[in-house]
Amino acid sequence: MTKTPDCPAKKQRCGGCPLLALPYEEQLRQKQELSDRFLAPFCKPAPILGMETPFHYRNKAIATVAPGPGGKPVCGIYESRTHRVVPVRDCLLQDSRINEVVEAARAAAVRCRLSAFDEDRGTGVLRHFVVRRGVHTGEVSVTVVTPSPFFPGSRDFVRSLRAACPDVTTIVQNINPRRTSAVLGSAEKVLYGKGFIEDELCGLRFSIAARAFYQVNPLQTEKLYAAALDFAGLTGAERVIDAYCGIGTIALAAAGRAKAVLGVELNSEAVRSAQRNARRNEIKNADFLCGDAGELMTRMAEDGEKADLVFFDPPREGASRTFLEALTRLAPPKAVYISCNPETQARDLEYLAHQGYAARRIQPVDMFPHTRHVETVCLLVKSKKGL
Ligand SMILES: C[S@@+](CC[C@H](N)C(=O)[O-])C[C@H]1O[C@@H](n2cnc3c(N)ncnc32)[C@H](O)[C@@H]1O
Repeated sequence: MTKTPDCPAKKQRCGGCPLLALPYEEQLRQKQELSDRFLAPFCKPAPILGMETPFHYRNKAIATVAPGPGGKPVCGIYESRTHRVVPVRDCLLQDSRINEVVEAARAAAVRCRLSAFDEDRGTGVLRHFVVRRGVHTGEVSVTVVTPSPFFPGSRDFVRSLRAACPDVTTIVQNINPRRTSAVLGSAEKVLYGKGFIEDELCGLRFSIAARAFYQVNPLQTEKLYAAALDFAGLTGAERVIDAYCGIGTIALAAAGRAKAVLGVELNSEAVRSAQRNARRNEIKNADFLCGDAGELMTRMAEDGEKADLVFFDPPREGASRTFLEALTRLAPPKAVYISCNPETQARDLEYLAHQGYAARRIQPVDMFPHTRHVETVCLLVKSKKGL
């Protein structure tokens, strides 16, 4: 049985890992049950793929900065369902080096006399530190979220943080004036380095822009993608679409087994990363387009274009109705649906079942130990009568 180390923030009710008190085997049992409850009506899910050592797996931390004792900034995670920041130093989910970099960023802020953003008064400079680490390259990016472009002392902060952590290869200021739960705003300024870090996944090299989506658990991501590629059963002759493609990880992992791959993604920065990643890995048969996946695929269907297989990996809300309609119009013989929410996946599978797509295999993967979330991959095959 996996022994759970003691969490230093446990007593302060940090909302980061609600299942930590449960033995890991019990967590897996509950996630299997959750996957079965929503997805078994379509196809019985295979046994969930868990982690051998389910700690320190996260390659990304979002540390909220708040005024602490004496007005000095503290860094932590919101208490469950509140806006109270629980100071967290040695998070059991985050990569240990990330924990050190968050603390170093906080210490640099104190040295540079930077103030934490006060939510009630709307004053102060630092809202969040978002820290990402490429586990294979060791490169670290720090994104400093501020409520306005005003960042006095930013040069001192960069110098101080770089002196403490030479592995921080890029520092970005992100400006988020909105009073919502969204961490990042849309404007950005690179304060140091290239504005992105690199990492390796599935034997390929990826550059990851500060605002682009990148799976947070690299070990389990390789298992997830292996299941998706296994389900796809590509032979080298197929035209493949990777919808909701992020920085192109699935598309590029599939490119060597397909004739051509097309990635579609809404976030323009992620699309630029995906294009850079194709060049970086000398992959010539991959193309990436920026736009709404549903709208782009609708246009493809109207133009009479064809796809042999569509991977789709939408956000938690699931695929849009426009996307599902476009998929059924494009009518690929197979699709592979990757989801982080079995409830919305079940809703979409129900719709697709009526359009002639049967779920043939489902693989749950535990991407987020100690949280309630589960990821599932589903193979869909179009029945002959629906063609
Ligand atoms: C769960 S992530 C998956 C990314 C990628 N497949 C991966 O494994 O890293 C979902 C992605 O969908 C993108 N997205 C959200 N809405 C979209 C839309 N309507 N059309 C295209 N992409 C969208 C997000 O920006 C994000 O990159």
